[in-house]
Amino acid sequence: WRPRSRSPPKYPGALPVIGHVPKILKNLNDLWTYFRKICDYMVEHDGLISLQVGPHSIYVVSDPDDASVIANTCLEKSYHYKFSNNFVKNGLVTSDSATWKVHRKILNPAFSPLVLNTYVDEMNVQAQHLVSKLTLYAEKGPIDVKGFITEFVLRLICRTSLGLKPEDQEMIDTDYAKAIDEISRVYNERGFNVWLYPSFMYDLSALKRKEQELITRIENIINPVIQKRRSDLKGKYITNDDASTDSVKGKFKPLLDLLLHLADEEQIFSDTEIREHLDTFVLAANDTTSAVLRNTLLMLGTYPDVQERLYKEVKEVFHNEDLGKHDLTKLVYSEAVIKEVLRLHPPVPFVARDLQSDVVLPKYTLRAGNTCALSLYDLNRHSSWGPDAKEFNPDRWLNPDTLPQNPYAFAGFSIGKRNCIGKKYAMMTLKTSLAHIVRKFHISGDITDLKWKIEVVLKPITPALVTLTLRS
Ligand code: HEM
Repeated sequence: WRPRSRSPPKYPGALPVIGHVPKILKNLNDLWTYFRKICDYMVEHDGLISLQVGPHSIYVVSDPDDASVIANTCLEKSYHYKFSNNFVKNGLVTSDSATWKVHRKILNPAFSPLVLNTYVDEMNVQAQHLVSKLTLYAEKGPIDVKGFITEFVLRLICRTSLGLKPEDQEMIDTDYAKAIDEISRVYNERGFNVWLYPSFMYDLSALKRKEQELITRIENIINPVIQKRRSDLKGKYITNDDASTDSVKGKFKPLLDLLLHLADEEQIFSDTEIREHLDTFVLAANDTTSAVLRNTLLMLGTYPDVQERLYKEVKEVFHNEDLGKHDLTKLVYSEAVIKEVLRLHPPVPFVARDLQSDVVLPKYTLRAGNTCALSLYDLNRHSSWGPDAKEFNPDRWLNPDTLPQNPYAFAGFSIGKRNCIGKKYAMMTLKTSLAHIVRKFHISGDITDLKWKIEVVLKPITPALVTLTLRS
């Protein structure tokens, strides 16, 4: 007869006042295994539980219906995202919800299919470069593909964002790419070192000095690039309407042109914001796209029959030196394979929101002032995917009847309003590179050999070893 509590169940083991803090600290060395235990408990309890960190609750959600409400109503990112405020404050990933609403609307057209199609030639160029590098290691036993793939993704995103001449490009491919890689490690390190959460502790640390040094280095590279492009363009900017008109082979208009147009003609972005958006795109594209390409190669090694089917499709579609934009749409099975890899191994397993007001869900009420983590990893394995939810089955993507009714159950690119703006760009990059690689090599490898650790993205702690054999 007592009214049922509207608070979600609490994960066992919380101590009075401090809650789960001691458990989290004890498991810092292997947080991924600890988080898996928490999430397994969550799945057994209708996909919503809470953790207690001092006076603060962290709700963890994997029910697609609840997650869709949270993802569309709570647009403020959690405290952790603010760690990178010195660097990319108003970039889309980290910006506060008011800034985000304005900027996202302005930037959406830069990721329309018409604009993205102009990048296909550059995607081919970079995929060929990757294949030629990998060829040097073919027939030579297992290699760790991580470095090759990261270089490919960074070169491509830097080129399509900045659009430099080849002679200036070298500095971006090396110095800038390296600094971006290093600064993402700084934020990972702070994110998983609770002692460095309070600003006064962080400000005294060597990590803060390193962050400052990297920010200065990146600004010194990017700011002159922005200024040079501005003077080269001399007012001839790209606009949202004509973004797609220039589709001469090999030519494309980089994102920077659109940002400069918005800054100079429409006074929308400051120079700092232009840099923050560019750096955000590179940061957000790098680890994620690299992880999916690496995982896909390993999955193809683990499932040779899937690899042969994919190879057959590539052979049927891919006749010339380059893939055309129409060829990409014909790679239907390849797309199914990539989505299935992304479903089972999402590089970003959690995203987190700050609850600015109470969220009333059918069963529970989440209280304002707390944090909500959406477990993208568990959404992707939700029971609505069917009894084979945890199995690798690309065929499920070929028949809409075998997909969950709730589209929010596929969360590889996050869900709701703050989902990934670069998802089409990423899919095109992945399809192009995969087709080039599979056309050239037979791949052996085993994803089940990998051990994982969680940073902002899920990373293997063991090398991602792949053996490449040249196809005749
Ligand atoms: C397979 C590759 C990718 C995956 C798995 C991925 C995944 C995600 C996820 C999970 C989020 C939500 C992050 C959060 O809320 O914390 C996100 C947001 C974002 N991604 Fe991606 N991403 C990929 C590629 C890219 C690429 C290539 C770009 C840029 C060209 C990009 C740019 C962004 C941006 C700017 C956001 C913030 C969007 C917003 O809040 O409006 N991503 N991505």
